[in-house]
Amino acid sequence: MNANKNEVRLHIQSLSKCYGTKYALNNVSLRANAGEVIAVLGKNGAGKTSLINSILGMHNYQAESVEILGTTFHDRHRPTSIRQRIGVMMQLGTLNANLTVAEQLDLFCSYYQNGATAAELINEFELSPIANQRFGKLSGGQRQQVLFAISVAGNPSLLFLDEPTVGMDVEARHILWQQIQQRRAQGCAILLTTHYIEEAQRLADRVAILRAGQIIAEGTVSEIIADHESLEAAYLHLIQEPAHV
Ligand SMILES: Nc1ncnc2c1ncn2[C@@H]1O[C@H](COP(=O)(O)OP(=O)(O)OP(=O)(O)O)[C@@H](O)[C@H]1O
Repeated sequence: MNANKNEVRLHIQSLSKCYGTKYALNNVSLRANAGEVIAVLGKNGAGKTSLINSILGMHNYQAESVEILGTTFHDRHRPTSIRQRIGVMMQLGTLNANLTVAEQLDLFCSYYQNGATAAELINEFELSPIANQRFGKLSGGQRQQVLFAISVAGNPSLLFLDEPTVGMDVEARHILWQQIQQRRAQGCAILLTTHYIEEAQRLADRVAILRAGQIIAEGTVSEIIADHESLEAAYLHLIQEPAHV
């Protein structure tokens, strides 16, 4: 995949999402270029999953503009031509627990015109030991590995990873980090949500911190750290709610 690092793959401006009368996202703006990992950090309920779901058009939202892979969207419909170029790894996959790993991969690979084959994914992600196991019988970490393989089945130009390493042991987490870095090196733009500060520090070109639906800080890891002693210290400081006078 050839990619120009100045190529904007995702650009949202002033995106808001309400559930009933409650704002889950309030005027969120974000950009991701080719070959860039953006980590979105925030407490439980800060709005991270709502952000991904809004970008994917999985529910209604309001926005000044949403540009995905060079196309500006005025409603939540995302045509097949765009969906073919997007990969998604959500927190809880709604995968059929009775299908084997190989069958799952086959199914997802069949959705993509220019994607990988199941055999290629099994080989790339070293899934042969579990290829014939039913998805429902896998450990949490193994499921995450399969969900990641599925998310890149279409060789996406834009990849959304919602807490991709939850439940993984240290070794599996490091392997997944390498795989994310490889995709970035190939030019994929990646939006990653995580509760693991170390993950953001290792992977992210830029970090955005969401607090109660608003981006309260955005920049490179060193910009966010600024005069704090670590990214964790900066994060803990930033997510404090302002004192009400
Ligand atoms: N379908 C829904 N209906 C009503 N409220 C919702 C719905 N989905 C999310 N919310 C609310 O919107 C807010 C943001 O939720 P969201 O799941 O986007 O947060 P998050 O940052 O992904 O959280 P976590 O880290 O726990 O996954 C929360 O207050 C949540 O309760």
